[in-house]
Parts: sequence; structure tokens; C-alpha cells
Amino acid sequence: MSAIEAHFYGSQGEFSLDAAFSVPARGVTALFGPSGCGKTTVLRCVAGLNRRLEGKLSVRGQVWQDGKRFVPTHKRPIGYVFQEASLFPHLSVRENMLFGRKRAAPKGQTPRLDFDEVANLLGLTHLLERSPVRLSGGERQRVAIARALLTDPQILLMDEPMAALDRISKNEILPYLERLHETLDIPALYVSHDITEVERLADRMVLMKNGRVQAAGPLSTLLADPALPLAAMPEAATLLEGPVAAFDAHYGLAQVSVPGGTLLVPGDAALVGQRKRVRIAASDVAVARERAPTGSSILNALRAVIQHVEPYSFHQVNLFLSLEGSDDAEGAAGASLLARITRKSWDALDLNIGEEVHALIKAVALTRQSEGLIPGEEAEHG
Ligand SMILES: Nc1ncnc2c1ncn2[C@@H]1O[C@H](COP(=O)(O)OP(=O)(O)OP(=O)(O)O)[C@@H](O)[C@H]1O
Repeated sequence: MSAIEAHFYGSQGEFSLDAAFSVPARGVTALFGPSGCGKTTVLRCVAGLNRRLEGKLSVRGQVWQDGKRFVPTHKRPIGYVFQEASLFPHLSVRENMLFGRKRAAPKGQTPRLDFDEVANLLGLTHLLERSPVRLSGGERQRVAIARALLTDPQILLMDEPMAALDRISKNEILPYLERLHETLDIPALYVSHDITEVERLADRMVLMKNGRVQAAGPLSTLLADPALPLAAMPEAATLLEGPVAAFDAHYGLAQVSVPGGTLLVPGDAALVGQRKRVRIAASDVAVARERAPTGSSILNALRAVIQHVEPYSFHQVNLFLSLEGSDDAEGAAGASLLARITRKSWDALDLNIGEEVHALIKAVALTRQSEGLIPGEEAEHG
């Protein structure tokens, strides 16, 4: 079975862990939750780095740990990326990357990933002969990721790989991580406590609290679940996905078919025919009884039904909306959208649960996803 099935339990000092989850062995699964909830502990257990905790772990049907068996870390086909890259200062970038290669495919077998392809994917081609001492924090972390990938892992384990980076370096590295996700077929477990990072990168989430798993499943479902704390975060957002039907070159806007209608999203011609995921912050969504009023600058209006309303603060409420059917069956199932509006507007609109509304979204609010152009590639996308 192509899944990662895990259950770890036991105590370390004051902390007690009892975390079980099963997620498909593909795409990016975020381990998310507040500081100290046990995310790193779970990741270390998956890597076989914590023998004090008991448990069971199987990856794609292979047992790595159970009551009888414990595959040691060096025999687990994993790539581990830590918060801070530990590169060998006396070796060049190329030699650091090749260091990981030694653990790759047995002699005679071709490793799945090609050195040049990995260097190119992570934008390292021009840095290969440089000493890691002369790299920026973001570049060092890209080398660490490349080194982990070149071990040909069955699973990539990333423990807040951007935690030590400032906001600018984070924005620089995110597009590379997005590109890895799009290009490579290696499942990743990604520890983070930054929800915006998770919203950009992850497909699924394992949400943790006090050493337990509070919920696990598709990210878009968890983000819009009123029973979970995610919608109550200041940066709350939901995700919509659908095929790009057309591109308006004059205005640089891609037309994405999503449940409830069409979104115009800043993009490029190369997106046509591909699926695009759009992150929509709750605070960028307004609701109206009628479609976008004439004389308004709003480009995007999706048909929606109010499912639930929840106070967010004294001044604001969160509306949980379900989006009406779309032709795109895959994206249609249970698509939800979160809108954050003032309590004053909610009262003035006099809306009820079950009523139809139009969710209005400014197209410029949707730029963040496509801001991530990899440096030097602007011209190709132009
Ligand atoms: N070696 C250890 N011995 C005893 N307790 C530990 C040890 N390592 C971690 N802990 C405790 O286990 C708990 C979970 O730690 P963990 O690092 O897994 O949390 P986390 O969710 O990754 O947090 P953060 O986001 O802050 O990194 C914490 O209460 C921590 O203090």
C-alpha cells in the first residue's frame, strides 16, 4: 500500500506523545501545530532517531519499526533536512552535494535523480564550485536539500527548513520548494509552525496538539473546518484548485475554473491546460447578495452558500462558505471558502445559514502564489 502509517507513543521527560496518522506516500504532508506539540519528535521517530519512544511505522508497505523490528536510521531510505544546513566548509557545493550521493542507489543501479537535474531544480548550477562559507542562508539550505535529494530517498523529511531564514530569504527559497513539489515524485513530511508556508507548499496536514494528532487530511478540508483552530488564525486562508482554461495576455491574467465559477489570477501563458492552486486569504473575501455590483473593480465573484458563521473577534466574523458545483469534477468535491467580514456588515446584510451569496475576491489579492518566480526566470515567463 502506498501510504505512510505511523503510531508513536511514550514519554520523554514531562512530555507524553501518542500520535497516530496514515497519509498517502505522495506530495507534501505538513506536520503542523503550536510550539512544543511534538512535531519534531514525530519527524525524528520517522527517521529512527528516537529509540526511547515506542511505535509502529511502515512506509509503502515496508515495516521500518514495530514491536519486533527497528530499522536503524542509516538503513532507512530518507533524506533529512534540518533547520540549519550543516555543510562541510572545506568541501565545495558540488562535493557537499556528492557526499549525499554515496548513500544513493547500490552499485550498478542508476539513481532516480540526476545530479545536474537536482542542481538545476534548486538553482545551484552556477554555485557548484563555490565554498559553502560564501553562500547566503537560503543558498546553503538549497544545497542541504539537494544533498538530501541526491541520496535518492523514498521520503524527504524536512524540519522547518526555513526557520533560520529571514523573510526575504524565505520568499527566495519558497519557489524552489514549490518547484520540487511540482517536479519530483518524492513524498515529503514537512514540519512547520508557519501556516502561510504550509498553505503554499502542503497537500495534506497532520495537525498536532499536546503530543496528539488533532486531525489529519487534505489541507483544503482542514483549513475550512470550523471545529479546528485553523480558521481562527489571523492568516486563515482556503485553497481552491482547478484547470487554467485561458490566459489573457493583454492583462496577464489566467482564467482558473474552480467550483462556483471562474477566477482571474495573475499568471502566465504557460499555465494554460495545467491545474493551478490558488490560496485565498479569508480577509480578502467579501460577500454580496448580488453579483459584483456594476462600477466595482472586483473581478472575481463565486457562487456560494453560507454553511456556518463563527465570531472571530469583537469586530469580525468568519463565514464558512460552500461553493456551488463546477464542471471540473475533481476540484468540485466539497470545495469550501472562508470569508472574514466585519460583524457590522454581517448584521447589515441580514444573511442566514443556507442562503446563497456571491463571494467577491480581488484579483490582486491572489498574486502571492505567482509572486514566486524563480530569480532569472522572469524573462521566460514574460
Ligand atoms: N530530549 C528531550 N528530552 C526531554 N524532553 C524533550 C526532549 N526533546 C523534546 N522534548 C520535549 O518534547 C516536547 C515536544 O518537542 P518537539 O521539539 O517535538 O516540539 P515541536 O512541536 O517540534 O516544537 P517547535 O515548533 O517549538 O520546534 C516539548 O515539550 C519538548 O520540551
